[in-house]
Amino acid sequence: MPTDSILELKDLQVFYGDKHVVHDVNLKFPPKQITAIIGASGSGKSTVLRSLNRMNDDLATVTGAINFHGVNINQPQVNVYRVRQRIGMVFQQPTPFPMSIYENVIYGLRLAEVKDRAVLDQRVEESLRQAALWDEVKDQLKASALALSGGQQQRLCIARTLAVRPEIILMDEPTSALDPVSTSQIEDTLVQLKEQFTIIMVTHNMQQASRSANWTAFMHQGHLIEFDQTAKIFMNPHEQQTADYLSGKFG
Ligand SMILES: Nc1ncnc2c1ncn2[C@@H]1O[C@H](COP(=O)(O)OP(=O)(O)OP(=O)(O)O)[C@@H](O)[C@H]1O
Repeated sequence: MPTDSILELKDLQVFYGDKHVVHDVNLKFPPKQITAIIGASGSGKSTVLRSLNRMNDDLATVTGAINFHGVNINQPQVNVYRVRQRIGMVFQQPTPFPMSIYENVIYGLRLAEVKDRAVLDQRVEESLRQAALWDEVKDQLKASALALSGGQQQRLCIARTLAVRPEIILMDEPTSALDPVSTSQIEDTLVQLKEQFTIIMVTHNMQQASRSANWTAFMHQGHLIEFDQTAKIFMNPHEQQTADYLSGKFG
């Protein structure tokens, strides 16, 4: 386990109705690192990820503590909107809104009623640069985001998430809908982003986990089987189930 953590799960359990899908997960996510969550389909990866910024509130019952800087955000009185500003999410399919590139990036700032044009302009440039998209779109900020390629749209969605200056970015298979070139651009972007942000990513792509992630969590049938530095998980896992999954024996 890492010594330092920005987010810590204590006895996390998730139920869809009476179906118990995540069992007793205890995990510490280290700050300014990339953590990958891997495991077979249906093992509960996305359910855990969505719980981290309370996106399961309407779908599931989530018990246990989700301590963000030591404060349990899995409590009814916590402001979910603020949680999602600080813990943002990028989805599997790029989800640009049918509006300009500029308006897409500042969408969250508009919701927060930021109106100062200089602040908005500055945040657009900063976020697009961080998402490694600025050079490609700086002369067409008023053009429709829907005209961008899939890989550019996904980087735009990353920029939109970054614009509200979150501390943690959750990513649910962020490259599974993309071609290899776009995938490698996003992976390069992630490595840059971890200088400033904590990234927690669900991925089915084992090369992606081993290339990009500092830490890897392996889940199986709703249980966290093993969590360790990525090199250790891939080269010398402690648990037989981890070794079997990585060698393709199941999943
Ligand atoms: N909205 C839902 N209602 C009921 N059951 C759900 C819901 N979402 C997921 N499940 C179930 O919860 C379990 C875990 O699903 P989850 O999507 O978290 O797994 P996953 O590891 O992310 O899978 P995948 O890799 O296929 O995306 C599965 O049995 C799934 O069928």
